[in-house]
Amino acid sequence: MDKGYLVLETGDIYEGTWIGSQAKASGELVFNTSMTGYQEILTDPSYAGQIMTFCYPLIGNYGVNSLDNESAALHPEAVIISDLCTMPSHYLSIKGFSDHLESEGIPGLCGVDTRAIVKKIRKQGTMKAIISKTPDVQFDTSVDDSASLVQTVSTKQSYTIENDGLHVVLVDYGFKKSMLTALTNAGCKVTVVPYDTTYDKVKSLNPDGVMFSNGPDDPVKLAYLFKEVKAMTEHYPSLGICLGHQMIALSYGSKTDKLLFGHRGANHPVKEVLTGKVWMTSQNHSYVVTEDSINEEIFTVTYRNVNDKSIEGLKHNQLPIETVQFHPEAHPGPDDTQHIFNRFVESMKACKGDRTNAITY
Ligand SMILES: NC(=O)CC[C@H](N)C(=O)O
Repeated sequence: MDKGYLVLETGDIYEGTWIGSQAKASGELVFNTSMTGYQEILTDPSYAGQIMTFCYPLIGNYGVNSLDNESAALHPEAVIISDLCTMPSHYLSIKGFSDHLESEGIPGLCGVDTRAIVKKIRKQGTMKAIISKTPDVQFDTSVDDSASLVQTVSTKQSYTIENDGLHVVLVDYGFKKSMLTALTNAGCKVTVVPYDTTYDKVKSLNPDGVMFSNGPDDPVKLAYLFKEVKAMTEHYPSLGICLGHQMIALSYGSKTDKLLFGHRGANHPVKEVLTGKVWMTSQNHSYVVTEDSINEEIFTVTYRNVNDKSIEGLKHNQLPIETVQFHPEAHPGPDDTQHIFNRFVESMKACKGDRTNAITY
């Protein structure tokens, strides 16, 4: 097998063995600490534009199955792993990891010193990187990346999943299938709409509530949508998850900042401020809502990350709006916070007919 190189913006070079598709790739180098769930991670649209370094040393051991995809495509630009398992063993496995990368057009490197890469990123932050068959590469500084990658992963057309229960509009910034499943399992009819859908359009759909999904990239690139997001949340019970949380906070005047290396993993503890309970959560984000930008007359902080104390959730003080930075839909990771979807459903039920009955968390 060919050799390949991961070249960092800092000039550091890591050697490995080439796997998957043959094309050179570039992206923002990040890492994920989950011990399992590589298939869900690769199909999470929030990873668009990134090169994923898996911290867990053995990848591919249970193969790839037909059930665990979080979307129809693989989203990272490339993957970096330590040991590749070439003899997967699982009764549901239909493909090996490397074949999967190849058939989906994603290149990767295995046999790489991933611990060294993670130590580097933890110190110097996430950064641009290239994987290539030669170590002599040039970073293209002329690329215009002002347009959000949300445009590339969001649906182009609205569509509806029929059900007997409450009607939820899901604003698709690149949603994970498990979010949709959480709603349909609760009996909801769901209309998935493109990321740039206006309040007027949502109103014409007459929903009981609006959910704002996860998605890639810097939320500030979507500043032209804040007015619409705010209008939707002012009129319907709303739940924002990850990018959705950031979009709602920004639309009410809060600010976001980029973490040095982000939170990506399946065991991030968050503390619920009201009860003092600690929940284990699945996380995948670079950006956080900043502490001093919260207007306490509008929002209350509901959850905080136990490790770095960053804001992990907000509730509006008057309206039925809840937002979480972590992933209650899990996949990969624990589903300990699934009750957040139930709370959203309860709040929609309470609002039906009379918004003054709205439950706020
Ligand atoms: N999973 C997400 O929705 C991520 C949100 C945003 N792209 C971030 O990195 O912070």
